Amino acid sequence: MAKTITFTVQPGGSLNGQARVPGDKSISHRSIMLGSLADGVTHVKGFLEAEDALATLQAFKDMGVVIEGPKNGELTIHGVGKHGLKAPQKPLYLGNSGTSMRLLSGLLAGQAFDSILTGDKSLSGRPMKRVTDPLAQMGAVIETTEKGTAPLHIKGQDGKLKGIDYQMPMASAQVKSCLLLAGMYAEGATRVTEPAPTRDHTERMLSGFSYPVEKEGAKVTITAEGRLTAADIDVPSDISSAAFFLVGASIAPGSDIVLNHVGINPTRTGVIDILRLMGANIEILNERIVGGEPVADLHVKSAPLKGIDIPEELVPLAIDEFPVLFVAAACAEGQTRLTGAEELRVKESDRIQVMADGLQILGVDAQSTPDGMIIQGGKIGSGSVESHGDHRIAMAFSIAGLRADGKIVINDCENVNTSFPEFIEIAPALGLKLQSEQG
Ligand SMILES: O=C(O)C1=C[C@@H](OP(=O)(O)O)[C@@H](O)[C@H](O)C1
Ligand SMILES: C=C(OP(=O)(O)O)C(=O)O
Repeated sequence: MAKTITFTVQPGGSLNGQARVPGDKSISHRSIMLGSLADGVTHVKGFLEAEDALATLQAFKDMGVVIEGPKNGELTIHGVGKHGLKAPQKPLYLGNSGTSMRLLSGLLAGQAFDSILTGDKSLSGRPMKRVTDPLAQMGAVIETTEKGTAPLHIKGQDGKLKGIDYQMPMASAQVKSCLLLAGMYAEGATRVTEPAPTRDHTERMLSGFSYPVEKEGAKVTITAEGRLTAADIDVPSDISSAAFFLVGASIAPGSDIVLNHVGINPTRTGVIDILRLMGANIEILNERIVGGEPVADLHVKSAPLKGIDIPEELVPLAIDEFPVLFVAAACAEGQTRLTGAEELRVKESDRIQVMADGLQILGVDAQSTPDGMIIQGGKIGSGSVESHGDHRIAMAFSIAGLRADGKIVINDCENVNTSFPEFIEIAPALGLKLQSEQG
């Protein structure tokens, strides 16, 4: 039997002190992928030692890449070059990680070998046609289930992919990155245009590895004419993990925290913009560039929040932060309305429905809509809520405890280990009255 983890949060308290949350998940995945395909040895610092990033790491080990570590967030990747991966002897198991599966599908489509990508129950239910359709246009041969889900059976099309000009129907960094990685093996140019800006870590890291990639407005272009040269990577702290404490310190009276070394890439800072529009007191200190990514220390003090209509252009820039932003909205004065966020329904869980259900159990007036949520701020009660195995839901409801009027129990929290295993230590150290129990 798989172990289950239950979180219990006693009400009240405030957050105080300093913390450095673990490394950025998106950048950690990409460091393994590009480091493995590079010529030479790549050293990575600040790597996220959590299940999702470790699934990517294991997949590349399964394709013959020698990777030392991780030890204290440090890795040494002995790159095998763009054409140096070996056929895996078994299906590549990617656990809960959408990023691993979608990026790998592009990377593996043009290899000289076949591969199979599998995942857990949640990942096996997530839509993959968004990558397999455009990849098929490039000449990729990938079989999915009838529903367009994993397992993905990829027949490597060595030398046979062709570049396409693709207008993405949704704002997705995973789709964009998948096609750019496939484009490294395609004849002619691969051009991807996004409907709204999404995280650009792939583009930045390709440039950091001296691989030519051109950006012109919303369009990114890549060709097979290039090679990756090993480069050292310093992974900043994950703003998506920091977000729990940005909200926690904002809503809990008497809070005053500093979060160190947080990645503030402008394609990721929607959570800061949204919280500031709600009245949060967040200062960005010591801005600097680390390994091609902007980094800063974030100083947050509690402040009264007010409800807002969340500007739709901020949605892709805060896409993983909505579970905890809904908690901020529940503590704000007045109504908060989110629209244009239907992508939340196809994450590790249906994050609109699951948050609406849980907030209602806690006595909050939260109404789901097809593409968002309407929340009337007020009191948070107590009760037992389900995280549906979704790490961000589990951590968001934990933060709600800071303003609840009774105990909150959160079931099914083991997947916090996919992105932020240290949450159960860092959150109590800052002042959250959280206990984790294994059953
Ligand atoms: O490219 C990435 O690293 C990610 C992109 C986003 O997904 P979508 O591309 O599906 O929006 C995000 O939700 C995910 O956590 C990580
Ligand atoms: C959506 C997420 O990740 P992925 O798509 O990689 O599973 C997330 O971490 O919130």
